[in-house]
Amino acid sequence: MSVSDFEMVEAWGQVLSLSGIAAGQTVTILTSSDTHPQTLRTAIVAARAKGAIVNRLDLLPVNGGTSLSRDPLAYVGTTPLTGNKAALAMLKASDLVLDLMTLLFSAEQHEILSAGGRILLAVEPPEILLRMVPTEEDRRRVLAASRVLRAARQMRVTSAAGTDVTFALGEYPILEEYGFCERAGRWDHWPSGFLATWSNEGSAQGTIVLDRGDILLPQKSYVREPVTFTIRDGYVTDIAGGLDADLLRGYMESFGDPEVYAISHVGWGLQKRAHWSVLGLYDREATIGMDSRACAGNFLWSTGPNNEAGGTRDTACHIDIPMRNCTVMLDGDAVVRDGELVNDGLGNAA
Ligand SMILES: O=c1ccc(O)c[nH]1
Repeated sequence: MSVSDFEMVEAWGQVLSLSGIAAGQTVTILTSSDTHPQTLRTAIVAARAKGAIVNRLDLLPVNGGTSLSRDPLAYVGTTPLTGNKAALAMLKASDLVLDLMTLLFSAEQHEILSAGGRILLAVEPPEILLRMVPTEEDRRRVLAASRVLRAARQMRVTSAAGTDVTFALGEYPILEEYGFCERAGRWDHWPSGFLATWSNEGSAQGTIVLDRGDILLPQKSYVREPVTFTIRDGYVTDIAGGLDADLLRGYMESFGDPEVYAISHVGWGLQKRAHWSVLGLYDREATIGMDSRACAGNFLWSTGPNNEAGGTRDTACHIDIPMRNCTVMLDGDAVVRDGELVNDGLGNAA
């Protein structure tokens, strides 16, 4: 069901308050052809109500004739900002960029953040944004879990379906996603409530078995039969299974880039307001699947780029693979056991 402008203005107000937006600051709203009109108009009202200087920067869409999917996260790296000095200058001069278009995994995003900018991505439909409006508790939970991840040197993930994979950790920063940008240099995504880091280059080893009901993004599909990934020295070397495996292999091969098989970020979900069933309740193009990425107790891994983390791999093919019923261990201690959080990320038993 739809939500009212009043509800969305209130939700944006909470996000902007948590982000510390004050009167006189500049909020630039980045839009393109697929920006949701209600998200845009309520963001403008909420930002003006904070006394901010509110700009809108509308950019032409790119990649549409190349990407096989309309999902903005399916084809990453080049964005409407690539080579667009005037637009980049405006965003770098802003105190907060509300990205209603999707800059993720782009060199330009890095440039804006390195210049002290803040970027908040928000492209899910308004009712999903409202259901998972960020809270201070989300931030506390993600930061508590991040302290555990930061100290770890190895992640091992197992499952009854046959997953047994290890990642060495420590080379890359931690991606803490709780839905608002309270300090300079931060990127975040509303809705979220999960954390991730990148596996040390070449370190991922083992087997990942997707079980029935695990999810492939941007395919937006629950796999109907197991898909087995063989992982050697940081790359997927084989994808075996039935139709889901065949279709995924064909999709990845279509990029003609061996880097698409590299392991990207790995982490787990902490958001208790996210639900696994939501993907099956939406048309494929109506959501980018953040419920499955953020769902408390998932194991989320991915393939493709690492430029988001400061690496050099900027392959355009990014596959996010959230899984249920896994056990995620950090240096031998479980943070997720059989798909359930071991604690709520705040040090209490979940
Ligand atoms: O919020 C996000 C969304 C996609 C992704 O790969 C990482 N974080």
